[in-house]
Amino acid sequence: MYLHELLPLLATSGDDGNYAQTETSDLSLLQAISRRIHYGKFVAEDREGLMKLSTFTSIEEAVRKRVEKKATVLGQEVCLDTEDNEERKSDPSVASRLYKNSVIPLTKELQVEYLLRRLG
Ligand SMILES: C=C(O[C@@H]1C=C(C(=O)O)C=C[C@H]1O)C(=O)O
Repeated sequence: MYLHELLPLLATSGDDGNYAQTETSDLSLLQAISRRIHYGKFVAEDREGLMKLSTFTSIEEAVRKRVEKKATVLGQEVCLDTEDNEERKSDPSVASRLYKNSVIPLTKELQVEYLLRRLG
């Protein structure tokens, strides 16, 4: 990136013999670029920031609704001799609450921990 992309933007090609000066400039530029790139680590260390980036409220809402609907359908009692299938094996809102209070928050927590370990 430095040699083929950045340098041609900053210098004209050729040999002016100033090798020591060139080397010093290269070094300080590369160090500045490296510092700038590593600032990303501080962003990644911010647990709260990562948690915000991992949160899509509208998708979470849709996931919870889908879970509730699935639990409603799959929780129906199936009876051959009666029309009445309103009776439930379990309360569908329990599954949805489980997702809201545990499954989704834990999914995000795990994701943040994973990113902190990968980037740290
Ligand atoms: C962590 C993620 O996203 C968050 C977690 C979701 C979930 O657990 O269903 C849904 C939406 C996001 O707020 C992900 O998609 O991996």
